[in-house]
Amino acid sequence: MASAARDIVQRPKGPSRTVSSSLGSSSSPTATFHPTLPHSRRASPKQLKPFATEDIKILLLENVNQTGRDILARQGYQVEFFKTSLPEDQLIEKIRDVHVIGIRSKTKLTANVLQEAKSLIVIGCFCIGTNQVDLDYAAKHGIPVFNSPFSNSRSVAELVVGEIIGLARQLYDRSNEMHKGTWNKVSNKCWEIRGKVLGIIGYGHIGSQLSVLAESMGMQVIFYDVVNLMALGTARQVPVLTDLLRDADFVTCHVPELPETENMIGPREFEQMKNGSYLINASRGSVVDIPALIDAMRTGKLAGAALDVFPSEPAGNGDYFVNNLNSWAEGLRNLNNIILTPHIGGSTEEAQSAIGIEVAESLMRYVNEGATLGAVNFPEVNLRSLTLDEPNHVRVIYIHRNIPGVLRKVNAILGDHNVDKQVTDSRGEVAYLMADISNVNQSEIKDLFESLEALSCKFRD
Ligand SMILES: NC(=O)C1=CN([C@@H]2O[C@H](COP(=O)(O)OP(=O)(O)OC[C@H]3O[C@@H](n4cnc5c(N)ncnc54)[C@H](O)[C@@H]3O)[C@@H](O)[C@H]2O)C=CC1
Ligand SMILES: O=C(O)CCC(=O)C(=O)O
Repeated sequence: MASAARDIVQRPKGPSRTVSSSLGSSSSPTATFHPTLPHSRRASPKQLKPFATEDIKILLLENVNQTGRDILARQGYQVEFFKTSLPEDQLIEKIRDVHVIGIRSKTKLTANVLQEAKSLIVIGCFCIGTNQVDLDYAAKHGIPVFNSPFSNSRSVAELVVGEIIGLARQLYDRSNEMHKGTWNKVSNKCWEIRGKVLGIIGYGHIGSQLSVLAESMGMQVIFYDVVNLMALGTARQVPVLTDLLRDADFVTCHVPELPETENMIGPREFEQMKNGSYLINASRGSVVDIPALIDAMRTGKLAGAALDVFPSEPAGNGDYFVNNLNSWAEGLRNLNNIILTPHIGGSTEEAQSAIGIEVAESLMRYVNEGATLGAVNFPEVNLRSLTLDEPNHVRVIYIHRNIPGVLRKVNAILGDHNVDKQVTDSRGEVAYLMADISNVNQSEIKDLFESLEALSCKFRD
């Protein structure tokens, strides 16, 4: 029975992006969908594969971790992997015929690129930030975007802890001198961090994790955030950024890239900071005005800085941190007590392995079952997995414009069948309906598909 249902939904032309293309049924059981439930307590979930698995083409860029590559390859998808990001022209060529793309922070999925992605059904950001994707464009074209919201937060927080101590002790200057053969034992302007004030801008996953670590080392923590948040330990939220800049010995930025956070730390903010304080930025390169930072370092206003992120970052590793990339790169490199790292905040084995699993599983669940839980730009919808005990069931996924009257039309089509479960949600202009229907045969599924395709409120042709 299950194989009959499977035959119904195999579509030889491969996946289309239209909503009802996600009509699907099972091909094989999987144990990965509900990893927290003991296997013996549930029936084997039926994997809903609307397409022949091997028809799904996945492009993974930027050295996505092996854990993620393995999960996707085990599904039987065609996975193409690149260690680096791709220049826009090559990206456009590649993205034209893939159904899934996995990226990290460097690949820009702009409207210009996405409009060429005629077969794309889902995007995975194997990182926290999703500012590199035009989320609105993707949503309005029926493409959910998944990320990993906190798997690398701890790694970033630990890097910042290391940088606080490194800056306070001028560690990297001393080490560089030793590498050149110079013994330069100094204590002038080298400090303990105990009792110093850490000012955290953005008290989200990373900022709050850092807060706990910093307090455990004897620092006093203040933070500024646009949202009122519970302070951890004895940390204290300050009402305005200027309070934080005035009081902090170390200022560290952990805000997302947004229009409001662009050049959030510029000449005026440096002026407001304590003399001899330190600035750390491991958020996004757009948050700090770097020429202004160079000035603040040269005048001695700042005693040190650590930058992990830059307005322009190269697609891959190599000798790229030069003025061609960012016009002030050389000026920055020549400063003392400045730690420059190539966007490695989240680059640990632990973080990358966890992100690989998390995002690959989100992609797999979307492709196989239509689940959008965790999507950053889409309504979040899920139904429990169909199981192998439920043959002749079909799952209908309908992504449509959030306009009045659509559900009436959709339900008029579904209403002739035995709808076991149905859920719908909307987010902005996008609405998402998922329904499981039982006792359907191949020709009924075909009719369902065609009737839904004929409605004018679907997103994509
Ligand atoms: N260097 C690296 O490798 C990494 C960098 N990141 C960057 O760090 C950023 C922060 O990450 P999370 O802590 O996970 O994000 P999050 O979303 O958990 O926290 C961000 C916090 O910033 C606050 N915020 C937003 N706009 C603000 C503003 N104008 N002023 C003050 N606060 C504001 C939010 O209310 C929120 O509490 C990410 O968006 C990403 O760009 C994230 C991971 C790794
Ligand atoms: O290393 C990466 O993949 C990017 C890390 C990052 O900036 C993020 O997770 O937002």
